[in-house]
Amino acid sequence: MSADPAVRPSVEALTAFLPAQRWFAGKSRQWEVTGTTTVAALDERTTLDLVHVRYADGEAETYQLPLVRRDAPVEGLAHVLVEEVTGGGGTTWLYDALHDKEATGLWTGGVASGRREDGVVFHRVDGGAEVDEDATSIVIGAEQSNTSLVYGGSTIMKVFRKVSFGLNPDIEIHEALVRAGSEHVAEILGWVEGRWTDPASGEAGTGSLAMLQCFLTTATEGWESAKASVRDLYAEGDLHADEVGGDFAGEASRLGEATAQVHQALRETLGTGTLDQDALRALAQGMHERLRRALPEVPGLEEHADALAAAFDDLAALPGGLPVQRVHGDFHLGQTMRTLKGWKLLDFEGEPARPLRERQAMDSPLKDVAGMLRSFDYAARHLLVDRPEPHLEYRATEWAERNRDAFCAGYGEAAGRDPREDGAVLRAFEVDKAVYEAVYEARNRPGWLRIPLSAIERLATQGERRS
Ligand SMILES: Nc1ncnc2c1ncn2[C@@H]1O[C@H](COP(=O)(O)OP(=O)(O)O)[C@@H](O)[C@H]1O
Ligand SMILES: O=P(O)(O)O[C@H]1O[C@H](CO)[C@@H](O[C@H]2O[C@H](CO)[C@@H](O)[C@H](O)[C@H]2O)[C@H](O)[C@H]1O
Repeated sequence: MSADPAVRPSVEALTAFLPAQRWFAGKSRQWEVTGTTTVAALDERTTLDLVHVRYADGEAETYQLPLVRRDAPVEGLAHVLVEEVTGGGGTTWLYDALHDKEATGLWTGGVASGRREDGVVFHRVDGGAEVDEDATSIVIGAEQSNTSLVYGGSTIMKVFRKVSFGLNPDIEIHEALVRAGSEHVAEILGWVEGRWTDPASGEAGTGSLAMLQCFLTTATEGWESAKASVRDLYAEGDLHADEVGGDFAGEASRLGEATAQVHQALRETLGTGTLDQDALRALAQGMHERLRRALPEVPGLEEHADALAAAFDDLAALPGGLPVQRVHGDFHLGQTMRTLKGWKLLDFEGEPARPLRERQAMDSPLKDVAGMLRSFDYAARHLLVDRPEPHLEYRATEWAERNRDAFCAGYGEAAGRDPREDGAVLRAFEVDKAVYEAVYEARNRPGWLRIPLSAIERLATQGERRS
């Protein structure tokens, strides 16, 4: 028999399915599924669905889970089986549709034809490259906040998992940078927008569901290249970071330069602003608030809380006039790719845990610089997570400092001002990021928690020494 589009997953099945997904951010919290919404049917067996979740503290979130209905089990999809539903004279196997190669052409086909109907619009960027509708997809990036599919090596589609009303900044910023002719992002081909009603607020609106881009060939992720460099250093017991073949400092400097150029293009296309004294205090207050909320979630933060808070007070006390603009918002080595044509920046969505309103706001470009500085620290130390070795900890610090310096120098050359000249601002953003990371790791990768925690200890001690 053919699959029945009316077959929907039960709350029990979704409650079991969500925590097994990397993209579900609620794993470490108390939560319940409050309902589902079908945004649109893409064909007789494939639907765009949303799952609504409420946390014990009252916060609500919506996750996208497109579903495909099959009338027999599909080989290779057991890991994304949402439910096997029996009733009405047959059994339907409900899968996460993004993993079903027979279903995913509906998204590329939709963008290619500019499909529009009740509940969903597939936007195509004018004058953009062709979308290959016949290419089959594979899902990449198991360790990500969203789900990305590569179609035949030419197109990549990112399906946003946590969705909210409004245009996702990843789409907005890519579109603006491509229009401005920036060399440092992949071309955007189109996006998918849905309309739904939020059961928690009763509000109806539209929100971004997916984005299609050209796939960057000949590209290596910045995180992978940095890790290779660190492995090289660890393997050479007697050599320093500047003496090993895999030295990364040249690349770190070029990445700094590319970042400054992207910031410049964002200023030119999406404007600038200035935070006055009150706004600066509000910025610092947000950092205090995030620290306060992190304390009960991350044991080990409390003992440094005062020293960390002092970094936010220093920011609040600066004479007013902090320049702001649209920024990346969650910048780290995993958001960069080195291609034959230089560095490309990816994923302008901002920190997935922050509300969309905050992620759309202007911020200091030093927030991105601080994010990348934290990432050099992660790259240097992640190999030591399972086997702390004091002599390698020393090498890790050396590698991180060398590449942090090179990044800042490259950025400074292109921007005309070295970020290290704005030490108090940079430090406040670095502390704020490390606190964010501590919460992120506690929720998603508890084994990695010691990376941000050891940075927090260092940042707190440096602060105490200065006062
Ligand atoms: N245009 C692209 N070309 C090639 N690979 C890409 C492209 N965009 C993203 N990727 C790859 O997909 C991964 C996930 O993309 P990203 O936008 O960072 O998603 P997420 O929000 O889930 O972290 C990246 O780390 C990168 O390896
Ligand atoms: O890439 P995402 O938008 O999913 O960002 C989230 O996940 C990142 C991890 O994949 C996380 O980044 C942290 O870990 C990285 C190494 O895996 C490291 O390079 C980053 O510096 C560190 O912040 C990111 O914070 C989170 O928002």
